[in-house]
Amino acid sequence: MINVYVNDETAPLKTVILGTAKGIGDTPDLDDAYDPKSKEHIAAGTYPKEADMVAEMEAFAKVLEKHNVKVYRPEIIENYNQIFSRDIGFVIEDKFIKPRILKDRKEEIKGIQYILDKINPAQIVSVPEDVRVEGGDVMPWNDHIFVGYSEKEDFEKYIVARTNKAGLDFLTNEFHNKKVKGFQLNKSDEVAKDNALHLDCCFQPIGNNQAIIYKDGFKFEEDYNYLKDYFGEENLIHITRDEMYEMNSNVFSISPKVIVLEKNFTRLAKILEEKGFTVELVPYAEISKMEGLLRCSTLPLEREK
Ligand SMILES: NC(=O)NCCC[C@H](N)C(=O)O
Repeated sequence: MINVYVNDETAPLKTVILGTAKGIGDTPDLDDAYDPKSKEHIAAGTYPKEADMVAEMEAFAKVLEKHNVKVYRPEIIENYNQIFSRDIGFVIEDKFIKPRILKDRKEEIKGIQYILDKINPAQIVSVPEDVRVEGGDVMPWNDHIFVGYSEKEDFEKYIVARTNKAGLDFLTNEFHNKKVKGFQLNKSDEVAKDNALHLDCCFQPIGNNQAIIYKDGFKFEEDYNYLKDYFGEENLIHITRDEMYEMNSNVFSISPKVIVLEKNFTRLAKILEEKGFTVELVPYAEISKMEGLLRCSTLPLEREK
């Protein structure tokens, strides 16, 4: 059996699913892309190659294993993108939530079914039919669950809007003991620098009481202010529009002290080291071309209580 428990973003990690680039196949057609950064790279002829992405993910897996994390990988589905495991399921407290996600990605769950079969079925919750929610939008943080979502108008307008109001309501009803706080995000299907695809593309708590944040990822200033008041201005690390585009908020915490960064995030690495974090660097620039990074490609199953 696999134990599941996650109550925050940073407690020492015991078990994780890390996606896979194996079998991803050739560059997709422009019409089949579902985020603006992938579209940009398909159009420019710079879409990443399978072998390069596999190498990047192996480097990440090695770092996780070095820190004694048990790493599960999905079973390979040929010609399918299975890199971003984060979005296809998530754990809050001792529940594994099976969400409804973008239809272009609905096969991905089959790759991790063999892992789900090892979890106590009483701890697996499937969401109701009208709910749409992806794990990149969901962050348990102690007494809170932070959720990126879109109200009806944006949800119906954008392919990059992945969590709806019903998703937010579902989490509110399911976790009565938590304050479930929704944030609407700025979306664009065409301009990656104007698009916060998921909450973890513009915000992420780190350490015990700090967070990385891109203010303009939030549709409403009051939502940004909520987080500023919650964490305290001095505990926020602000990133620029270009750093958001390079996915600087999508780092990954192995513990409150140890954090994995893309190797080109030099400004962020320096800030974190000065704050006393141990920074692990991995090459992930090719994967970044698909508008996802380190947090996006992990699905933590168990963190320490
Ligand atoms: N949590 C995340 O932000 N996941 C990244 C998913 C990227 C993928 N290209 C998508 O559009 O679904």
